[in-house]
Amino acid sequence: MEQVFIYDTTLRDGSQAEGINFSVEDKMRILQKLDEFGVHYIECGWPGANPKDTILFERLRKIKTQNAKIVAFGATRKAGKKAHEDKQVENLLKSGAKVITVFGKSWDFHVTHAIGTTLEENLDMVYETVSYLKKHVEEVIFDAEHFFDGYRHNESYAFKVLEAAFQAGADWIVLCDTNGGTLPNEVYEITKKVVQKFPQARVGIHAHNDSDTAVANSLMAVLAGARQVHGTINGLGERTGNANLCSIIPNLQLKLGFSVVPSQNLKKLTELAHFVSEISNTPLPKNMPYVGESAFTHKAGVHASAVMKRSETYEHIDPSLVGNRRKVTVSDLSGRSNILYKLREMGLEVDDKSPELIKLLEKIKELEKEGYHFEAAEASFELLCKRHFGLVKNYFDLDAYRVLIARRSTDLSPVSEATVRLYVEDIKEHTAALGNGPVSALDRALRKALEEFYPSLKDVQLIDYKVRIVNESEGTSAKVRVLIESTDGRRKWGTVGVSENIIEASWIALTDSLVYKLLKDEEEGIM
Ligand SMILES: CC(=O)SCCNC(=O)CCNC(=O)[C@H](O)C(C)(C)COP(=O)(O)OP(=O)(O)OC[C@H]1O[C@@H](n2cnc3c(N)ncnc32)[C@H](O)[C@@H]1OP(=O)(O)O
Ligand SMILES: CC(=O)C(=O)O
Repeated sequence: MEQVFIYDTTLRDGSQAEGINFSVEDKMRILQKLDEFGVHYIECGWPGANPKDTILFERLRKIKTQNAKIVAFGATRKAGKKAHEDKQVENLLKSGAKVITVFGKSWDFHVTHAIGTTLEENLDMVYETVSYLKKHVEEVIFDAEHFFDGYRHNESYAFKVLEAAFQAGADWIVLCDTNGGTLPNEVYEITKKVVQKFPQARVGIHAHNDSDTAVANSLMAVLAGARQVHGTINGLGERTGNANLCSIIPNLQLKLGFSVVPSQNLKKLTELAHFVSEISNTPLPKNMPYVGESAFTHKAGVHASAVMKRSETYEHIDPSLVGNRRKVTVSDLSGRSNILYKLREMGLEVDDKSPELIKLLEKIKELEKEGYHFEAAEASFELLCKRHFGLVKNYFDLDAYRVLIARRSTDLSPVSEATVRLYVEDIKEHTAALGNGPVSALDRALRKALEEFYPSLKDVQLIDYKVRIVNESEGTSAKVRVLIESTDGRRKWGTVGVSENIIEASWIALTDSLVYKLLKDEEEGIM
């Protein structure tokens, strides 16, 4: 299998995405993950351009990577200077990186209008910078900025720029679609011409996603002969982003038959995508191909039914190859198969013709019609199923709850107080608590009543609370759906309640949350 080299620029081009601000520590952590994953090059930043990147390269000098080559990125020398007199070029050498990438202009319009020099001088800038750097480091990569635009406007000049870099000893010539405006067919044709014109050169592709074709463009370039692919994890990058390596890597390896990373490492792709999403504080879209939460989720009944027979019916690959997992959700679009799948996940085997199963499906559809949304509340769904089959015991019986909200003219904010009366077996508990809102008061009063009997409830925290009106047209008498997310430090779970009264909807979601915790503790033998 032929090798394609992956050049990750999450730490450089990825950091050019609006809203991203990696600290030196963030960059070190991402770098370590990328290296473990097995990318071949990691472009870490532009030494000298800002203090953080300078410090980063100082730290990088002290570490040894397992797989990846550390790359410093910068520009060709300024017009009218010698390469060795240019501080920016010197900073690249001072960084200690053994691989240096320099970008140079290959679009004549950029030469005259962005850097304001002559076409000849730009060729010298490219040649001199590459040949100077080549004397000092192991590998020099030349990024031909705006190559595809340059080719369209002045083909012969764009080729002269590549020639200058190649003659100067560049190890790789990388064709950049800097403005992201080129389409896959053009990328293929142009890359093919470059490969034919420079049969001795090693060619790479660096695509941006402005036309939403960066992944396709990168694949087409590889099919045309490019063997180094630049991109970022999750497609982070300036404007609409760079080519997404999380799609490119599995496409090259699983579909086009190239060798990219060891197959056991490919199984860590989903983890890597989520890691970068957390560190960069950019939520990963659920529908992100290969690595998103919904990438292998089946909602429609027809899909779930077929997937349970043969997963290939609605899945383009086995999700485990990229470390993702199959998921089946339950909603009003479900059939028996969705429910059977979920019951199996809970360890319950039920005959697919069982009348109880049909009743459960009808109950779910009825509740969804009333405004329940079980996709977002797996714990309430599990309780519903297990209650249906009589598998959840009565941990407590509610006698009454009451919530008071009062605000006097002298109060800065309203005061909420809740009382709860309930029975645990035959023992009556009557508690009261204050809270900074009615739901928190209710939560505190409920726990006060239960913690004496079930001490593990002390570990439960509510981490998210969302309210949504379900039937907007009814105004204030509309139903509301409350979704609560809870954690006990070991796991997270979601519960849901629906009512015309927001306090009652909250109560349902709240009690489900605590009952779920008790059920799980019991199942695990902790109680
Ligand atoms: C396509 C890409 O994504 S390339 C990478 C872009 N990344 C970044 O710009 C992020 C890091 N950049 C920076 O921190 C700053 O822009 C610096 C430190 C590099 C330069 O800062 P300044 O000296 O203040 O210049 P400024 O940012 O205003 O302008 C960029 C300069 O680079 C020059 N330049 C642009 N491309 C090249 C090139 N290929 N070769 C040489 N010089 C270049 C421009 O002509 C301009 O210089 P000028 O003002 O003398 O015309
Ligand atoms: C070099 C680079 O980032 C680009 O041309 O897009």
